[in-house]
Amino acid sequence: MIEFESVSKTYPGGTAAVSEFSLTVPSHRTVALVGSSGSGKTTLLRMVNRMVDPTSGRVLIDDEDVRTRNAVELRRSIGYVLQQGGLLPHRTVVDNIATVPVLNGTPRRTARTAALEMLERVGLDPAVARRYPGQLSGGQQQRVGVARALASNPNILLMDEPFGAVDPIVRRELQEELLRLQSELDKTIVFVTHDVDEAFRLGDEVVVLREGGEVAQRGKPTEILAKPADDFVRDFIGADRADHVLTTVKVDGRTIAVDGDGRPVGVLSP
Ligand SMILES: Nc1ncnc2c1ncn2[C@@H]1O[C@H](COP(=O)(O)OP(=O)(O)OP(=O)(O)O)[C@@H](O)[C@H]1O
Repeated sequence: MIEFESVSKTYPGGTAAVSEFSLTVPSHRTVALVGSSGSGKTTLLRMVNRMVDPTSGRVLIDDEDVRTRNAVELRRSIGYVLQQGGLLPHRTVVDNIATVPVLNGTPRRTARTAALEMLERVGLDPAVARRYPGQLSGGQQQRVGVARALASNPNILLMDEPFGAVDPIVRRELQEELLRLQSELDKTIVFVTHDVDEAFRLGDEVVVLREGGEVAQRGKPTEILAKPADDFVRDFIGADRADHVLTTVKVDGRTIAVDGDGRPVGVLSP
């Protein structure tokens, strides 16, 4: 369990990125932080692994203040996936994945064998193991980024816009893959995105942030869609957008969902 206890962060230049933010992320759940650029999402995420220390307030992992932990050890015990994969360009895929386990003391050979298994687990052909990150597609790089974050078997996975740099089709595939992995691995995930559809698809709970890291609304995706807290949330989630308002029509005995422009989006199961 991760707890943000009334955390604030003011950067040296004077920017108040986050103020008095509190949130509990239950174990084995995915919480998506969603908000526009500059709403403090990355700052909050980095407080968990101490890449950023709050100006005030505390972050606890399983009741322990992260500030009492050694920052390097803490970071190695938490999986972290970045938008650009954050892979080391001069190391092969297998060595990228094995890096943290080796730093944690796993023998290199064992770490490499485990890395190959992890590659398969994230849906990659082990044949890519010997390639360098620059020889992979964007989607493959992101899969390697996920494999690397999972390699030391962390309880917590922090994901910062991990699928932001790939095209919509690959993005959808990666989202499905993450849902599948999560159903097997049961991690505690904090997922940062500015894409509300992604947040709704992946988050057990979604936190909508406005500027200054202020919570506009939190809840299950269905709750937020059903009852946006205010105009900001309504605008942000696009609840008024034609393509989000669905109606149904009957065609040949089946119920078809159509969007506000009359385009079919799916069939309702009987
Ligand atoms: N190291 C820093 N020094 C000074 N200001 C910073 C620093 N990091 C972030 N900020 C500022 O804090 C605010 C929040 O930034 P943060 O990166 O947390 O937002 P974000 O919601 O993740 O944005 P994005 O979606 O663009 O990544 C912004 O105004 C940003 O300019």
